[in-house]
Amino acid sequence: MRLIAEGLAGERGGESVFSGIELALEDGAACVVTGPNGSGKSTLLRVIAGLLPAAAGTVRLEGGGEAFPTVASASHYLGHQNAMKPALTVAENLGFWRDFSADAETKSGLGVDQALEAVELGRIGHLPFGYLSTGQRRRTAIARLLVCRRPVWLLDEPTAGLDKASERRFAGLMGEHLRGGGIIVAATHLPLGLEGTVELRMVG
Ligand SMILES: Nc1ncnc2c1ncn2[C@@H]1O[C@H](COP(=O)(O)OP(=O)(O)OP(=O)(O)O)[C@@H](O)[C@H]1O
Repeated sequence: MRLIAEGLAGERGGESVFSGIELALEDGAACVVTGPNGSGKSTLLRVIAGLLPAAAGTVRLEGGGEAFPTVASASHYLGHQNAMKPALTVAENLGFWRDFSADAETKSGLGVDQALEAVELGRIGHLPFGYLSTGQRRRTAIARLLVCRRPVWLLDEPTAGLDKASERRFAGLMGEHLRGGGIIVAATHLPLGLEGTVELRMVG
């Protein structure tokens, strides 16, 4: 599988934010997007995910087969927001995402309980998401990546609010994803604890 961006440009409110982005990421590759506030890291991830149209250029996935014909179908997008309903329990939220996203055998990921164990939240699956601390909320959002198999992880500041132990655990989960042939594009101001990453520096 290859995630390829060619001559990619993004704009916001009619203003150019970036242009001329070239990327070619194979199975097991990770790209860390860095740069100052407002330089376009989030915009780039949203363009790759298909949530914003590209102002120019293309982004495509090669080798995704029938299961993952497009970048959008192959991607998990973890934005600044955690995409959970505060009144539902942690387990109900993840159950929703599992049912919603894992629509075929090839895409099914971990069960909800296993995913919660993987982020060490096994004991609080019964709590409403709205009761959780900032770091626990982020860990729940990370567990969403595990309940449905998608080869491309697009991560926007994924470790914001995590303590050191959670950062290490998440680095382990990202490492497993890459070893399994996944691809990661992550915007971050913080080291992610991954080795052998490509850096894409946005200039602003
Ligand atoms: N809806 C919008 N309308 C107009 N301008 C916008 C809109 N959303 C974002 N912008 C602008 O686009 C630029 C890029 O924003 P973006 O969020 O992609 O930056 P970033 O590199 O992710 O920043 P940070 O490090 O602060 O998260 C900024 O100048 C921002 O003000």
